[in-house]
Amino acid sequence: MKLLLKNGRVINPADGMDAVKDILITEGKIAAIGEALSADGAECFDAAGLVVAPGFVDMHTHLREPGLEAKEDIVSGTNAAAAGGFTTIACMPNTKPVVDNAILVAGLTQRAQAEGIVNLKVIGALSKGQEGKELAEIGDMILAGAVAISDDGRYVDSARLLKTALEYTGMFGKPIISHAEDESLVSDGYMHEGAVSAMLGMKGRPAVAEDIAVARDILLAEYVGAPIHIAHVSTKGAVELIRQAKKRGVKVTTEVTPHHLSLTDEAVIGFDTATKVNPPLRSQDHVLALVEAVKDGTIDAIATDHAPHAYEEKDMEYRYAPSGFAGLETALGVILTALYHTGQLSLMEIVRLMAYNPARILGLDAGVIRIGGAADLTIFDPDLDWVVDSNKFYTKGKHTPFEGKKLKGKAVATIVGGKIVMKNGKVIR
Ligand SMILES: NC(=O)N[C@@H](CC(=O)O)C(=O)O
Repeated sequence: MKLLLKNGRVINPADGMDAVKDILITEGKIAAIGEALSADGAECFDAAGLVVAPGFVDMHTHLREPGLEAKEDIVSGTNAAAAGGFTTIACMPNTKPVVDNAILVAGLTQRAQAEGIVNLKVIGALSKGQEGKELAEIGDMILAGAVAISDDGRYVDSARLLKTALEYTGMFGKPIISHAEDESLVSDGYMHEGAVSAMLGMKGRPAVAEDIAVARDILLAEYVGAPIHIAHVSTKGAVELIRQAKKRGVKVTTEVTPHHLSLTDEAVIGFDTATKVNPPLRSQDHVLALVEAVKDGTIDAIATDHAPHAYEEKDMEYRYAPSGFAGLETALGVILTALYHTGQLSLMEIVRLMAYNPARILGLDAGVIRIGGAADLTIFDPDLDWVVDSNKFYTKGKHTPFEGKKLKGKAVATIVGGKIVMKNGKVIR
């Protein structure tokens, strides 16, 4: 099996390449990168006018399997990933049961190999049942292939538990991913606390809840000397704390979602439950600070926090609806529209944030285009105009705050291990 990508603009942060090239793929691996390549019997893909990037890595996906398959499963979730241009996703353990032991990590990995259309990496829970009381089998899960440890969806309230967990994960060099919102300040809130929540008469989740949580997490990671990754950072205070910590040499990394970079709490006016998410959509000052932090490198990665729910679960009063919405199929379009077409980020920077850096944080052999490496590639048209229509989503999660929005830029092909798994929006199994 040979595949020849002709005349694509290859953007590869690993070596800074940004040039029109051909790429030859044989037996699932990249065999050559050059000009005017030819190969007998190869299938040809005309990539002229398109960007060829290392396959995107989403380090924060809720795949919902096991146990919550009405929301999503490995087939629908990895289809959505392929449709969005992701070749690798890492799934969060807040499932039913919680992925908190080695058997579940191994089982999920095995099922993903049989049913997944993209590469799937598993994130194990930090505490048993994600209850924040007793440590989960962290070492066993890492030996079974877990790429990170997280109680995502919940904050680890006990500083002592997080300290012990950092001591374990530090020995393996794997990051803890923290959902940083102080529970006591957010437990009865539904949206960002500020002028809009006051106007709507809704209980808020204040930004300071995230700032406090991030400050504690950084101090513990610094004390133990182990890596911590702050999930879906959303406040100006938190990014400033991370910026300062990085200057001191703390092993802290962070990610931001496309929605936190492009929407404000004003989206909640109208009470559309598709805008309900944790952490909540913030006010404009926070959004501007996040964009600045992406530009100056304080924020390392863009991650979707793809959190699909069944339609009927989201179809209720704002306060009762679950938090989270689908993100895999809109992420690239939102980022290109909000940050590339406005002149704030270059394509090289976007590929670094969506492929190279998340792979480095998780320690994956991914996010780079290199001879001999796996042919995991994302081909996208940065100028393609399209309108978000959740009826066309592959995910089961049909709620998105971007419904009906016009976006510019989209993945047009996804290649995993040399196989085209998505072309022109159609997933190929
Ligand atoms: N991000 C979300 O709004 N939802 C997440 C969990 C969570 O982080 O609260 C989910 O699993 O649904």
